[in-house]
Amino acid sequence: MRPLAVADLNPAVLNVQYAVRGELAIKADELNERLRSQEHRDKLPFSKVISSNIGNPQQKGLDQPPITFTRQTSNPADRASPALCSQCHSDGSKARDSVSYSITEGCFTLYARNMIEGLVVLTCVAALMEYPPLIDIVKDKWPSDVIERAQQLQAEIGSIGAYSHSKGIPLIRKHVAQFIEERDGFPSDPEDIFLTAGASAGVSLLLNVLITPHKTGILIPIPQYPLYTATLAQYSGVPLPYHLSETDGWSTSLEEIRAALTKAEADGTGVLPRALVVINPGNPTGALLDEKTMEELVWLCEEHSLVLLADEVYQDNLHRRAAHPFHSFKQTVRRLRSPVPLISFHSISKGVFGECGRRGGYFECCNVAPDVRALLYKMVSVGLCPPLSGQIGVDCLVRPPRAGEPSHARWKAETDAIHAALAQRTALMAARLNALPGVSCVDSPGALYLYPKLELPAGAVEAARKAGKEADTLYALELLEETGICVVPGSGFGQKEGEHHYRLTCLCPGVEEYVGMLEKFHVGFLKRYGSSA
Ligand SMILES: Cc1ncc(COP(=O)(O)O)c(C=O)c1O
Repeated sequence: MRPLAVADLNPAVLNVQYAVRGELAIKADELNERLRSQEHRDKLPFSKVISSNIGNPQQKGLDQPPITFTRQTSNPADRASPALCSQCHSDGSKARDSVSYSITEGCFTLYARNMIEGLVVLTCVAALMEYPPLIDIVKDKWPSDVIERAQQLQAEIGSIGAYSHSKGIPLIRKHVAQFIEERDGFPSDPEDIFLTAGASAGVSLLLNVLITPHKTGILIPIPQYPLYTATLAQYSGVPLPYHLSETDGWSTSLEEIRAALTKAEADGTGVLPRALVVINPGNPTGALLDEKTMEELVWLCEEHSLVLLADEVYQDNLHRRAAHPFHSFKQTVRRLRSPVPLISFHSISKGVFGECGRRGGYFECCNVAPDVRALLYKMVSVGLCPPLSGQIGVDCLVRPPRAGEPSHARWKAETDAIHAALAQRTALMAARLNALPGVSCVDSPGALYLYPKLELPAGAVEAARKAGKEADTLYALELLEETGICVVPGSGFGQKEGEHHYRLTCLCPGVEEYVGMLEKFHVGFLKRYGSSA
């Protein structure tokens, strides 16, 4: 039999590039592996890899804890002293060591209880859904709103081991609609909500259904989050790039989008523009759209019959919220009474939630005809349903504890602390990067990243060319090898010809030390490649 070869595969797959998990991340994995062995560890100039390449807040090595309301992370400081067995008066730990059956049942139950209350990390709404009998054990100890929430979801869902409705659990979709109504001040219909395995699954579905066998053009910002270019490559859509303006804080310019449309028409390739992707707040730029630009974008979509795909996964990541509040495209479309078809995406992976691994998100359809919506439903039903744990995550995202509820004070303290840490790190990193020779960095109001621009010496550009790499890839690789800091080169997000950037996250703890390493590396890199800057 002939072995399966790459040539046998869908050629579109070969064109898919996803820099966030690309060459740099693979190299970082290798280095992590080497750090595990004493022999190799001694030969490396750093003791740990700092994962600044991906917005994955709860990743090992970063310090963002899960929100207690969702997960009830056990904090050793909060741990009550273990209860004692009524029969033998021990803490039940005999049960752990015993291989005989002589331990009392009370002791065994207590051991399990003390383990659960004191040691096991993943509990709360999510955990009560995983293991409903836990409710009886914790009901007098955990906040009553957590217990009530879990009971309500249990009554609706039953076992989380069962498939749900393909669009997601109806009650959770209702809660999403309520959240949107409250956020925007306009009605939202649960039937327009589709729960997804993260925003990625929703984006992928929409691009899949929008791209027809004729040449379908999708307007995407540059720089962009590479989910878009990767998915367009997968489904053979045509990216129509429009450049964001770095000198104007990465703003979105209508002229750039019009120019991209004109170019698509002038190319004479028959590409039909079908949709406009807007990432707001932006990734990798962190820029936030103002309401006037949002209105203009909606009118532009009207004028060119474009579907508006609004990626709003960073809506809760705004560092100066009083000065820069978030406005959704749903609100703009409704306020303008626009007929533009709009799909907006949200996720539990970002914000202060950071539950990336749980895979939860949703999209809302607005001005989407019932027969189109029915087709979307047909397509999601092929995948049966999004993960139940992700759906429960979405419920916690859209229904955080309210003021006056028992979990509210703690939830507020935790989420405030995460916002403050992100704001502080972002400001500090932007200031220090801007002070470096040959670096300019927009101090973003939102998202989880900075996207500094590099003026690289000609020597570095030449060395990269010889190595068959982009110059910012060379920079990022040397940064990783010298310091253990993993960032993503700008070439993965798109940039103007001859420009160089990299994206780093603002999630890494020990920011002073980390930025110090970046600075030292940068100065050394310039020297190495012949810049006197
Ligand atoms: C702009 C943007 N959209 C979508 C996603 C995907 O998020 P999810 O984890 O919900 O699939 C990301 C992840 O980083 C992102 O940055």
